[in-house]
Amino acid sequence: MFTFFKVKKVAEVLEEITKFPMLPEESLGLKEALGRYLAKDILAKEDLPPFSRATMDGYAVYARDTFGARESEPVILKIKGEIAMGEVPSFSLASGEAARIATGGMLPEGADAVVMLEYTEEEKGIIEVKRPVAPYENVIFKGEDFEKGTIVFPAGIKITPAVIGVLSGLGITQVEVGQRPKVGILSTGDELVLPEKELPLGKIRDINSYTLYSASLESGAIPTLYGIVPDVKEKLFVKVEKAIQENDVLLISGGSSVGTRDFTLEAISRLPEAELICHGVAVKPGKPTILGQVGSKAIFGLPGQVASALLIFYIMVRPLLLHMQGAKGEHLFLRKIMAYAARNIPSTPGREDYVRVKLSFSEKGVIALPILKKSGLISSMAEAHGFLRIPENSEGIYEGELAEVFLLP
Ligand SMILES: Nc1nc2c(c(=O)[nH]1)N[C@H]1C(S)=C(S)[C@@H](COP(=O)(O)OP(=O)(O)OC[C@H]3O[C@@H](n4cnc5c(N)ncnc54)[C@H](O)[C@@H]3O)O[C@H]1N2
Ligand code: MOO
Repeated sequence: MFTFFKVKKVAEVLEEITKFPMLPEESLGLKEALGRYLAKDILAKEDLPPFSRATMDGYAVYARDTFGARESEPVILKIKGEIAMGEVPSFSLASGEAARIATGGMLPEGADAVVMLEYTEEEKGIIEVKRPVAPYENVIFKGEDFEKGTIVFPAGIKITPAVIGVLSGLGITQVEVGQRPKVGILSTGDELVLPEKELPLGKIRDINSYTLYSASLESGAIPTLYGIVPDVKEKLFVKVEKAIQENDVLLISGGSSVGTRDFTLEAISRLPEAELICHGVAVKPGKPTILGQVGSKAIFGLPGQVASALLIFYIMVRPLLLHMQGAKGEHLFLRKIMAYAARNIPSTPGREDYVRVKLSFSEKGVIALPILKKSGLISSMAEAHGFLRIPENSEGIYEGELAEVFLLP
């Protein structure tokens, strides 16, 4: 009897995924580092900002001097001088004194706040201050972003434009990141034709190659298409053998189930040193998912159904690709929110369900509306904002109940 013989839970597969070795590091300049994952902790070698700075145009003052100042009863301060941008002040302030300062200027010693220009009047070497300022008002402090000697970012985080901003602010211009995994993608099935070809009746156009290619790119990998392989055992094996040599990860869609023309499992098993991690996952959709390991490389047999293939990509393949690049912890997974189910969603205990949902907002909070379409319909993924997870031991989610929703990137 044909059956799935090594069924694992999603959590078990994800645990196996984090055992794959990470790819070697490479050193990149800031302009090339966007979207990559830090391979090492980043330490601040200096304070950011390096000195206390004004955040408003006005006058640097000693805040206590301004207490009680009012429009009708302004406080009078003597102007000590002007602070030039980009220069260290050549004087310090004593009580009763003020200094002209522009946004970003360096606070002189003795000053602990800035009065905005609008609340002052200057005349013959003095200013009238018409509103009090609290200590530290309109100032950002030396080291307020990051203090010298502290860890700015731990290894494993994603480099975003803001992270690049921090690094440039700290004078860190080269970063160590994990290399991008190479991903080979091939589709199997006698019924498939390339999208650009004529479509004879009985055939369908290849969708999975392109969803998996673009999702791999979006996950920071370097994908290569290996085309369509017909349901011929030997042809599949030859293609698989070549593709796994040339890549870190191979994605084969279709033929992962238990039909007489489903050869993916055999093709993986025939590879020298191949180990089967799972054949079948307790998940819906996507039960016919295979994961094999060949040395440090991974081969996924993904379900042929177009929505299932892409969904399993996001749940299992993406975490592997990110892990290989050096991502850690929550950075491996899609961002998660809690949302209220818009209707009852039944489920079968013993497997996790990932229900494609559309999100909307109500007074109550975020509402998740299940998309009740079959997994052979790609429109169900194109419409989805995310996946609502129904845990393994649950018989479903009631309308109005809160559930986890993973957001699509
Ligand atoms: N007896 C059983 N039959 C099936 C089971 C099962 O547990 N027992 N599982 C079903 C589920 S769930 C899925 S999903 C499919 C997956 O099977 P395969 O991975 O072997 O995929 P195929 O049979 O090759 O294809 C399924 C479906 O998807 C279409 N397809 C395949 N590749 C592409 C592509 N690149 N682009 C667009 N469409 C594609 C294919 O034409 C089929 O319609 O098995 C069920 N059967
Ligand atoms: O669970 Mo299959 O993966 O229906 O589509």
